[in-house]
Amino acid sequence: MSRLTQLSQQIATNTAIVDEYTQREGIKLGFGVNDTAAFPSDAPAEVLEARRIVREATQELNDLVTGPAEQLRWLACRYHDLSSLRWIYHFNLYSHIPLDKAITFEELAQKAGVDATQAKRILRHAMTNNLFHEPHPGQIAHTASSALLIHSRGVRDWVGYTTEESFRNSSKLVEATEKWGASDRLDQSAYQVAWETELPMFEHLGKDAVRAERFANTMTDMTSTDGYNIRHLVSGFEWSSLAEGSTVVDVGGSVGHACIAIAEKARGLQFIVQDRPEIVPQGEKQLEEVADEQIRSRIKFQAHDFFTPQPVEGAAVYLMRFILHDHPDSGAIDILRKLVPALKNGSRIVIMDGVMPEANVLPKSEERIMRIMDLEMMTTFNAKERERADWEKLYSVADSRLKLKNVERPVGSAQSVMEVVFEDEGNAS
Ligand SMILES: C[S@@+](CC[C@H](N)C(=O)[O-])C[C@H]1O[C@@H](n2cnc3c(N)ncnc32)[C@H](O)[C@@H]1O
Repeated sequence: MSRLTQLSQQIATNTAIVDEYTQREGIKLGFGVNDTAAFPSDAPAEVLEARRIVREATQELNDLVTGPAEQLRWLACRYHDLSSLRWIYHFNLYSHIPLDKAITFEELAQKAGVDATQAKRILRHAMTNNLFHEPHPGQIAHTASSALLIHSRGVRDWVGYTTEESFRNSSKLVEATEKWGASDRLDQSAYQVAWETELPMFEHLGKDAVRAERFANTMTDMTSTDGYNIRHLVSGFEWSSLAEGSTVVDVGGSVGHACIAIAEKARGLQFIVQDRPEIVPQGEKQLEEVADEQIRSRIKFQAHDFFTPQPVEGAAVYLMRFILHDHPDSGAIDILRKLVPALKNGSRIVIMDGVMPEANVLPKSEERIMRIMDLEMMTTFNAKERERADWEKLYSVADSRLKLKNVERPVGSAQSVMEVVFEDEGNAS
């Protein structure tokens, strides 16, 4: 049987499983303006697996029938997908198109203050990605994806951050390598070239409240994606095994989205979310919007620079999600060492970050997300997604009393939960 036939059969079999499930559950998968619901992340495992196979097999089939030269040529033109999306975001085109009816390109251009012909060309390109559609010639309307730019602050900020910032950084990777080689300094990455600054990314970002807020919202939105869903953190560690009243310190916890999710399940724990001073008020404001008082009352925010000594001593768990991967080894070791004096024998650090596999171990769609994150770390921080041996070395070099006890990658997660225990027998209480 040819590979094409194999793939087409896989697609037919697995699409039937997805279709049966979505029909049974009354879930509509479509491009219509109201079809914005995400595929349920809590669908049965066999349905999620079938969906993964369909996504991977359709991609492979498409590449195969396209052929290598044609595939490569058009791969090399994908920057236009990002630049047109950026234009749409930057000039707020989406916000001037009503959700319930189509308007002409001229009306849209007038409202947005842009040129009608240019807007039409950009939007007609975007339509080839199922973003907006033209129900009647010369009229523009929303599809599900473009409607999300209105409905979802998180998706909008994600698109804003990636197209206005990450895209810009990644386009300077070659220049950064030419300038500094394979530097591992936080202030010698593509980010510094792109923004013409000597400051590391977070220091530079912190000077602009709008950009800092957009980044924090992107991080929150990421917790809704398949690979980085916050449920993987909630299920990846036995939070309920901690004693009633125990404190969890979320170091670099942004606006508190991880603690809110854990607090929903583990209702006896207290939380301190630490972050840079400009993030703390944003987190406090967002916490006020959490309806459940039992959750709100257990979460506090604290401004803390994790390059300075940890002020909360003896907490049951210090959580670091998406922190150490932002830092080259020297910085990651420094962050851990600033934490160690606050630890007591048996204290735990729960680190949630990618643990890079060898190539071809994971399903391609899962590996791809991890490789994207690895390059994101390279361009923004000269940091990386570490392999297991890198993590073990990092902990032992930071402090020989830090022992990696458990590494768990929840099914479908692009990150692993690493449990590091501080073993200081000499000072056991
Ligand atoms: C990649 S985000 C991860 C946020 C959150 N832990 C999560 O899982 O989504 C990194 C966080 O570290 C914070 N951060 C950066 N430098 C910091 C520093 N020196 N001290 C404390 N927090 C810092 C950023 O503001 C940001 O919220």
